[in-house]
Amino acid sequence: MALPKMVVKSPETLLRSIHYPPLTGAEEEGAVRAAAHEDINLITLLPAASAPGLQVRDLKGNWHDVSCDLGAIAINSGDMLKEASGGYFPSTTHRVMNPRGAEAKLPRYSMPLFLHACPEVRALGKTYSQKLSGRAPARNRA
Ligand SMILES: O=C(O)CCC(=O)C(=O)O
Ligand SMILES: [Fe+2]
Repeated sequence: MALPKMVVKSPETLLRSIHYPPLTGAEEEGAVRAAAHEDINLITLLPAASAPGLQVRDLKGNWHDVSCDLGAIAINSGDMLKEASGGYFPSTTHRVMNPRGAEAKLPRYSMPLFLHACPEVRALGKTYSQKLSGRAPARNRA
């Protein structure tokens, strides 16, 4: 099934608006706003956040800042796309770093759109619904 058809009217697709409050100054050394992870869905669209901080890791393990220029959209591949493509598209490891200097006093807002496949989409012999069952409750899923 073509990717655009996989996501039409998917009940799992989620637009999340995230507010990262300004730092208090009491954060532990090395603390981050979001630890390195991969999203479980097909692809995630990340319109430019209000402030920098998002980083993606390349296949050699190097981290790269993601632009937050107005109008930019980053697209992360997720675990389900990795499975559906037999690993051709690895899921993007990403994290959100704590800001430094003057930016530490600013909140950060981001609004990722987590595109999920429709329940009937099959990958590796299982439907998307079967793959999701046993995972975190829907409200915690990304
Ligand atoms: O806030 C961001 O820029 C990314 C958030 C994220 O990776 C997530 O919610 O899964
Ligand atoms: Fe994420």
